[in-house]
Amino acid sequence: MPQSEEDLFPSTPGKIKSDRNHYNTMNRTFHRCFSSTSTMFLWALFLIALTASYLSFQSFVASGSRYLHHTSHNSVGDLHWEKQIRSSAQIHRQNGFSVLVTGAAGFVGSHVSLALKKRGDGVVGIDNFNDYYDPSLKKSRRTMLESHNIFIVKGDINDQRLLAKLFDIVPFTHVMHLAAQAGVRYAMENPMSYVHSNIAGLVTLLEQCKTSDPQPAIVWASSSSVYGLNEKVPFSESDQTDQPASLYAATKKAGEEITHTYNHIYGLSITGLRFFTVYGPWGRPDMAYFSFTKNILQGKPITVYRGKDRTDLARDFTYIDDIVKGCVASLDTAGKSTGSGGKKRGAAPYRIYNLGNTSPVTVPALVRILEKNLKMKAKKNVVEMPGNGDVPFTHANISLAQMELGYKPTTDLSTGLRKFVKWYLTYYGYNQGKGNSVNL
Ligand SMILES: O=C(O)[C@H]1O[C@H](OP(=O)(O)OP(=O)(O)OC[C@H]2O[C@@H](n3ccc(=O)[nH]c3=O)[C@H](O)[C@@H]2O)[C@H](O)[C@@H](O)[C@@H]1O
Repeated sequence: MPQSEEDLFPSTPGKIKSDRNHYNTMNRTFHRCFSSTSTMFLWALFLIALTASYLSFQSFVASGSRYLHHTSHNSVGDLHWEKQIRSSAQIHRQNGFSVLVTGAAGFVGSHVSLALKKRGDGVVGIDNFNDYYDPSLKKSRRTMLESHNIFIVKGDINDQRLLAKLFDIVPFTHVMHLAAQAGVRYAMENPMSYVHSNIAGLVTLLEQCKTSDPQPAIVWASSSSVYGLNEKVPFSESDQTDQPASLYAATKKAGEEITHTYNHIYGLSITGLRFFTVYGPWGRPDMAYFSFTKNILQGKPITVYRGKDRTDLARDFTYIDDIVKGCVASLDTAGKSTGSGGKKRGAAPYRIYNLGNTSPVTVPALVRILEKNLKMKAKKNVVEMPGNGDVPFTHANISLAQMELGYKPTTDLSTGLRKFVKWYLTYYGYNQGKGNSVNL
């Protein structure tokens, strides 16, 4: 047992002091040493504390600036920003929903947001306003939505902290997930943008939804392109969908599988909607009917693809108002998610529906309708369909959606294109001049 200080503090590890003098010398040395060590220790502590407070200050500034970055439109994260979100999310009908609409400045997103708002649901949008096509069209859609008190947060669905913040502010009952990298042929030019939005973005969103309490029910946009090289017509939900013809289609198919796992593991209520070539006012400029209209008006040639053996390509073009009805009906019939905080409590619905028109029209017929409406002749370049991800035709069987959602498309292509052309001319003018005075 150690008896004295001497025994307790050997000056050198492993060495035992033998005489008193030596002990005194050692003791002084020790005290000098100890006092300088303790000073150093205190200094070290001080420096650590200083570094820690500097780092935490930095991260505070970083996190603050993340949500307080100033855009021309709003200061993300500040009190005014939160107020706009809360006001936009306010429900004005009995048993109404609070819906987060992703891709709200997009074509389908803006229409669905408006329909929900008009019937009294709370709607908050999120959109990254990327430049896949002219962002000024997205901004005009935003302006139109703002006039109906719908607020769109500028941000990416890959921003996990932003999503968490939104769910903190609003306990969303539903998510209408329409943000995506669209377009079949562009996937060859920019494949990673599809992975970013349609895979990574989807997973980020699902991760947020799974941990939310309450968990929202999710309705999201899949695509008719998942049928790929399927030849059985019309396309039914039970048909094989394991032969996608484009990366775009593959990411949408992957989305169906990914959402299935979140349904299975976490009890998220999922409804996937396979949209068939949606068109209409406020549409997407990258789509054929839109770019054809622009070129015809400008006297520029259009390229019409043709399939093997000179067969015309055909699409089951579906008018936007019909799609909106299908989206809203999907939200209305979506069962609840069963989990919370990342824990499943029971089985939740997993549904997939075709939302098409059930009457395919060939691309040359589409051009003829446009010519009639524009009272101008198109300069056509007919070329063989390049191997760029296109499929020769699409044709939806909608009986499942009819039975379970009450979905019933009512607009044929002639009527729908007439409405589109009317909007186009009001918005852009005959000479492509920009007009912003259009209301939906
Ligand atoms: O239904 C769907 O799932 C998909 O519908 C459209 O894809 P797509 O049907 O290819 O629509 P368009 O790009 O408007 O093409 C329509 C038809 O016009 C043809 N086309 C397109 C462009 C062109 O310059 N010439 C031409 O003949 C295409 O080959 C196709 O047959 C959308 O762009 C996709 O985002 C969506 O997921």
